[in-house]
Amino acid sequence: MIEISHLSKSFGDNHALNDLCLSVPAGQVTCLLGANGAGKSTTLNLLLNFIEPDSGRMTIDSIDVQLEPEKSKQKLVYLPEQVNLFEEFDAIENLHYLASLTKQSTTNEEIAAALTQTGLQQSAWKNPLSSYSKGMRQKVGIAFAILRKAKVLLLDEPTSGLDPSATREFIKIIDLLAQRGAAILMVTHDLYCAHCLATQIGIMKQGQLRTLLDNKNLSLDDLEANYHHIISGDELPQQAQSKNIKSSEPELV
Ligand SMILES: Nc1ncnc2c1ncn2[C@@H]1O[C@H](COP(=O)(O)OP(=O)(O)OP(=O)(O)O)[C@@H](O)[C@H]1O
Repeated sequence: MIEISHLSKSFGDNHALNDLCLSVPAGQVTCLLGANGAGKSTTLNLLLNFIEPDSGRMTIDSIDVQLEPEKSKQKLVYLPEQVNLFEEFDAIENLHYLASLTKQSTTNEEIAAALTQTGLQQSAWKNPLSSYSKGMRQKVGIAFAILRKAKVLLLDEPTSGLDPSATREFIKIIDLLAQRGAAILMVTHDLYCAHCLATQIGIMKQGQLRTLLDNKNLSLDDLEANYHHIISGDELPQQAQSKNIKSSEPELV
């Protein structure tokens, strides 16, 4: 589980993140939407301890990110938009290498089992990563999350540039990982994917979480209407109004 409490970060005069409170429960996917510059990646960078907050607190599986950064990192796997691995290594070699970095001993059988779960076709396992598509690279990253039994997954725009079949496969795998108990925070511009996967969907603007929608019984049309209402000030149709808003000022549970 991820707990974010009153988190703020500025770059000079730019309030990139302003008093963010968000709880990402285990076994669920939480999505953050928002226009460019809304503060989504800043949120991930803070959770990864790549940058320091000005104020606020974050915990990952009850471990304080600032007080115990290494321990908190052990609980999570981060999948950036472009999964960069060793180009000349194949998938199995890359996974052995990644496991060794985390001082985890991993057998070929465990790697094969993880790759099978991601749906990466076996004929590709021994090909160099340089021949992989974005979707295939992502599967290697997800196999690593499976091997590590990661409690928390941070995903940065995972479906940008994926074709519809690859997106569908991605949704299936992430859904499976959530069912197994991972807390998943996904930053995305893909409303369709957010609607398919998320339990709760946050919409950010100018560093603030403007709404946190309960995705249960929320139609894709209502999600789009809420998104454009917040981002562009479009009028919100009657049926899309507030019925699924968990809280306009989300509080830590
Ligand atoms: N390292 C940095 N130095 C200075 N300003 C930064 C830095 N990182 C982010 N910002 C600024 O903080 C604000 C929030 O940026 P952030 O990258 O979090 O937005 P985002 O919602 O992830 O956008 P996008 O959808 O384009 O990825 C932006 O105004 C951005 O220019």
